[in-house]
Amino acid sequence: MLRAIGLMSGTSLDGVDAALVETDGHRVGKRGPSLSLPYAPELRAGLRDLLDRAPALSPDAPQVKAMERELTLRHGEAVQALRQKAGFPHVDVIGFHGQTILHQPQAQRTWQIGDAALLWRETGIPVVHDFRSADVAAGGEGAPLVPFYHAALLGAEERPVAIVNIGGVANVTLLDTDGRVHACDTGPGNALLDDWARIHTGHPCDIDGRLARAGQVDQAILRDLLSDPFFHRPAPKSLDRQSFHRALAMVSRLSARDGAATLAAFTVAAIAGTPLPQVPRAWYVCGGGAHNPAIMQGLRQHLPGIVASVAELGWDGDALEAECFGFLAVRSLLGLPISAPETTGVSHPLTGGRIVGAAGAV
Ligand SMILES: Nc1ncnc2c1ncn2[C@@H]1O[C@H](COP(=O)(O)OP(=O)(O)OP(=O)(O)O)[C@@H](O)[C@H]1O
Ligand SMILES: CC(=O)N[C@H]1[C@@H]2OC[C@@H](O2)[C@@H](O)[C@@H]1O[C@H](C)C(=O)O
Repeated sequence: MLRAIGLMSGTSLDGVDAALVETDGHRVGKRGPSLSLPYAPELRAGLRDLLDRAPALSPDAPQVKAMERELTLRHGEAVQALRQKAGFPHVDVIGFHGQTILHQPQAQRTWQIGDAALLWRETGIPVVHDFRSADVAAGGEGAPLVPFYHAALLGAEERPVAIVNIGGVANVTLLDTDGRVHACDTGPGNALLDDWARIHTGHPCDIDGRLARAGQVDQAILRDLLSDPFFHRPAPKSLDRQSFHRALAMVSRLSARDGAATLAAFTVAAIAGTPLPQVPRAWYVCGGGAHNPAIMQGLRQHLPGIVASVAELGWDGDALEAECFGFLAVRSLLGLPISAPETTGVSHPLTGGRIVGAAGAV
């Protein structure tokens, strides 16, 4: 088995998650420890500004370069902190997702910022990065990439079973009765609710779903939101963080509570309405949305079968994506597929990622 550090900076823009994972690219051995380093408000604001302006930016723009450097140095700090926490074990490879600032697979564009060569120099560990480009270049969605990791962890659990990841955007993996993996993004996760909470409370999220749980869902607006063509497209499909940004304008005339309730209901209804080839007997939830009782209550009301946190499976739902990119880095080193027709719509199973720092590869 190889030992990898996975690094994920998700669409919530809240910080970088780092996790150790041991794997041969097929089976997963020891997992953890893990940690999260939050971003300072200025870094968050800088990333948010980049997200808004990404379509018009060149990768060489000074603003991009400066932000990329700052982001990468924060990732380097996460690696050092994690190595210290783990007692400085040997690490074979880092899986460096970077920060998605643009995702337009139809235009064959997906853009994760992060300076892999700088991270290699900072840490001395080979770095695999740019996980999504090969899939998008081959006609795939470039996301979600986490399904192969879910499938590797699930093993012989009862099927069909679903894993729902609620980050800034939400996605679902279904492992069917034949052991086949299906996946897609489902719709918004926490990003809209975070933006709404920041406007109305100044906090970065609707802490413990307090606003949403106190409000009433506006059913007319919810129906309107769910009429978006995305929800009528078959899977696989993926989203940009900003894909449903207009939802904020649509709820703007509502009170803070009702707006939050409506946005939380939007996340839940999008998940519940996702067409899957089989009906899961259980839905295990991970990502930050699992900490929001308004979302969890909604899922329990609207999904058939068991709804529980992935903690029930013994998984760490906050470290899962970081672990995943450690796992995918090892698969990339071994030339193994990281996406497939049923996960991203790419025409054949495909490897991905580029390595910096291995002999002869810089
Ligand atoms: N106690 C809480 N109450 C409400 N929401 C919470 C709580 N804790 C976390 N969250 C939500 O979780 C979000 C972070 O989720 P997560 O770390 O999974 O995002 P991410 O890594 O950016 O995800 P992705 O890459 O999948 O989009 C926060 O922005 C917030 O919305
Ligand atoms: C383009 C991009 O960064 N997408 C993220 C985002 O956050 C959740 C969802 O949208 C998912 O598609 C993906 O991340 C996870 C880790 C994935 O690729 O599986």
